[in-house]
Amino acid sequence: MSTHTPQSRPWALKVSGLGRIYGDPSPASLTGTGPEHGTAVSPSTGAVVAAWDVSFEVAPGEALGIIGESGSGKSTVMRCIAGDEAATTGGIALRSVADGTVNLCDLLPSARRRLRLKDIAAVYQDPAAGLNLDVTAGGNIADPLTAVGWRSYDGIRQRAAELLERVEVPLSRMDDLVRTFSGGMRQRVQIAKALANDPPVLLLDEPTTGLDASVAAGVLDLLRGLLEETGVAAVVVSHDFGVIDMLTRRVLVMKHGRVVESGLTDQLLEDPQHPYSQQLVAAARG
Ligand SMILES: Nc1ncnc2c1ncn2[C@@H]1O[C@H](COP(=O)(O)OP(=O)(O)OP(=O)(O)O)[C@@H](O)[C@H]1O
Repeated sequence: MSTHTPQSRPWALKVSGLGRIYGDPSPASLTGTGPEHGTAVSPSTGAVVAAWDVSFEVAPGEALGIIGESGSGKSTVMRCIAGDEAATTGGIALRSVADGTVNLCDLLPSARRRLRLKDIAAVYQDPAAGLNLDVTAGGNIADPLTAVGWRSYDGIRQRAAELLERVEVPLSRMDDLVRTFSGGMRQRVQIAKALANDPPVLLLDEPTTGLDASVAAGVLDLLRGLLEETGVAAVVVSHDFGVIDMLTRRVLVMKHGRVVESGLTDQLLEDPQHPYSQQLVAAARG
């Protein structure tokens, strides 16, 4: 039996001092920004300090939440980790890449894109960002498989069927265009595609925002089960404490591009320290 707790287990994803500035990246842009100034926009340069000095580690089998209201910078952090955009500064390392010794920010865009096949997968709020709606569910899932070298038609079909079963999409829909699917079903296919190559790191950006409450509850249930059973290291970005509470063990609270508080999710929900966290928790309690 392993004696490792999630906390003592080596990280699968490590983010250190991550920053992303839109506009002039010089230090002058930082002055006058952040929660204490009530803005992420530099008064002198007009640059947006979307995220600054963000650091965290996520262990295999652990889920970390990032919460904040619209514009707080949480999606920027996620996009930088995913490689969808370049960080201005900081380090991002995956244990699966050279045992964590490479800063992904130093890789060429082509090398960065390759990591999205096996090492790091993302599920977006908008299914169209992660799926081709004019391709069948099976075809969408086949994409990442063929990209890493799967060649057998039967093998790919079998793997796609296995994944669809796992996300509870009826196999009878495997050959239907994703465009014909409901919102909840599209999200399930997006999750199946993300898991196709068993990535060690999974990023979930507002995975249930925009879905009807009952549909969202079903997708959240599915995600919770998958996070528990796959051992993936997950980062969950959401503005909704309900989602963060359901899926994550630890959480970072972001405001105006900075982390204002972090801790165990249940403790932070029970006893938020920063006034902004208190406000978010009060809003979640309705
Ligand atoms: N391409 C861009 N150019 C300029 N500013 C940007 C760009 N993308 C994001 N921003 C700004 O960066 C800040 C953080 O945006 P981000 O999308 O990370 O926020 P968020 O917390 O994820 O909000 P939301 O939930 O609305 O996506 C915002 O002020 C946003 O306007």
